[in-house]
Amino acid sequence: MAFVDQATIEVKAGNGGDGIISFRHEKFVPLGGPFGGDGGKGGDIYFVVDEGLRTLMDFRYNRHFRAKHGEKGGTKGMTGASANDLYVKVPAGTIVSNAETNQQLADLTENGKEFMIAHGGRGGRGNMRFATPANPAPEISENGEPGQVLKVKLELRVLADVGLVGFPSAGKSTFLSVVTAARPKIAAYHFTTIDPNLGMVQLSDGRDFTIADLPGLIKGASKGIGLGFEFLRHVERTRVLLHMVDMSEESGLGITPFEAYQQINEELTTYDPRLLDRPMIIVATKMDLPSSKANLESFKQALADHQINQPVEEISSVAQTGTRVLLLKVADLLDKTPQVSPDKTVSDSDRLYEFKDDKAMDFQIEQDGDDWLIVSDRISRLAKMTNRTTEESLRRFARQLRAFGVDDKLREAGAKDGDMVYIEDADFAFEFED
Ligand SMILES: Nc1nc2c(ncn2[C@@H]2O[C@H](COP(=O)(O)OP(=O)(O)OP(=O)(O)O)[C@@H](O)[C@H]2O)c(=O)[nH]1
Repeated sequence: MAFVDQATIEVKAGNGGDGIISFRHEKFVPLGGPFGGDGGKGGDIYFVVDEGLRTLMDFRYNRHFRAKHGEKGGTKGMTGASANDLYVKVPAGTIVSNAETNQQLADLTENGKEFMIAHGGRGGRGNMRFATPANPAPEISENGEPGQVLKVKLELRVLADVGLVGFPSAGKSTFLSVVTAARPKIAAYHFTTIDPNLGMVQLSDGRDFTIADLPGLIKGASKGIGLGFEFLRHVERTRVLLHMVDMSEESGLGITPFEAYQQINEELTTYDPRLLDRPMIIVATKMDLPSSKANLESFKQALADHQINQPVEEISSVAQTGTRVLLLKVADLLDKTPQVSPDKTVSDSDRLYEFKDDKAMDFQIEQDGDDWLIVSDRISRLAKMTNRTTEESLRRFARQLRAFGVDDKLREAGAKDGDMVYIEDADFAFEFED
């Protein structure tokens, strides 16, 4: 049984700053040397694991993350300032994948772990860097490299902090719906769940925790019969157990509340004796019903007779009494109970995958009458990095295209002088000249 929380977000790393064209202005020197500095680097975007987070709920409102751009270069050869990197907090256990290809990129489990999800662009070079003996005063500079843009899917197997155990009809799901619906902000939040019985409780003091109704506990569960086994695996990972015991006579179980309590404990022990060491609060349910008071007295007596001194809380989900006190006690208990580490069988260590940056030079050419379209990530990036305000920079770009074989390929495909050539995704066009 896994509760899966999901969010799809967009990350945009910062663009590099533009390099600039500038020349030395010295008295009595008619044409000084090139003096334009490089642009600064754009900010990278990182995910960082923060164990204080428990869900992906924050990503409901906040779906766009963008790092700042690098600053453009200055005169006197000054490099522009690089932008700060952006850190996006994610809960432990977050699995990151590319939302378009579904390729898994990272599985982040360890607190404090950082993972770069989008690279900021490098700064464009200023004209100082293009000076050569043959061309000592170039009017060439580069724009900053665009930062990576990526749609990212985040997935989290939400572990319940608190598990509800008890006989069928003990009042588990009613309790869960009452305490998690009490705050509309929370009720509106739906986990994408395989099993929907997970709720988030948020107290007015800011503390929050997840509660799972763990249904399906049946006799023989510990031997792997039916749903029970899955259920118990989940129980293993909850930090606090609430043992719900129906105190009314309407339960129709034909056994006393104490016997019901013992049976559930036996099931838990058979599965794993350590489960009984888990902090547990006994919750006497349905206390609004007439016979409940007397039954509770006998129940408490039976506990005393067996030297069991677990705390007992009385609630009625229907009358909504005792529930708030119970939640506060649960929160206190959670504060004192260490986090159960994420399921080690799922991932022993963080698996990090290289983000594949498509630097391949290959390109496609598409024809539409006298118009041609060049489709290539690499070429559109180069076009974006070309300073279009000077002839010389444009000529440099033309040389780069030729070096890639773009001219040859266009000619082979039948392009004629005067045809228009467009570069996809770069807002750039030029006339073909053979
Ligand atoms: N009077 C009264 N009835 C309650 C209360 N809580 C639950 N019930 C009733 O008890 C019955 C069983 O409650 P559920 O919440 O479905 O019990 P459950 O433990 O989730 O049961 P399973 O889903 O079978 O595991 C329902 O008819 C509820 O309306 C309560 O506080 N007072």
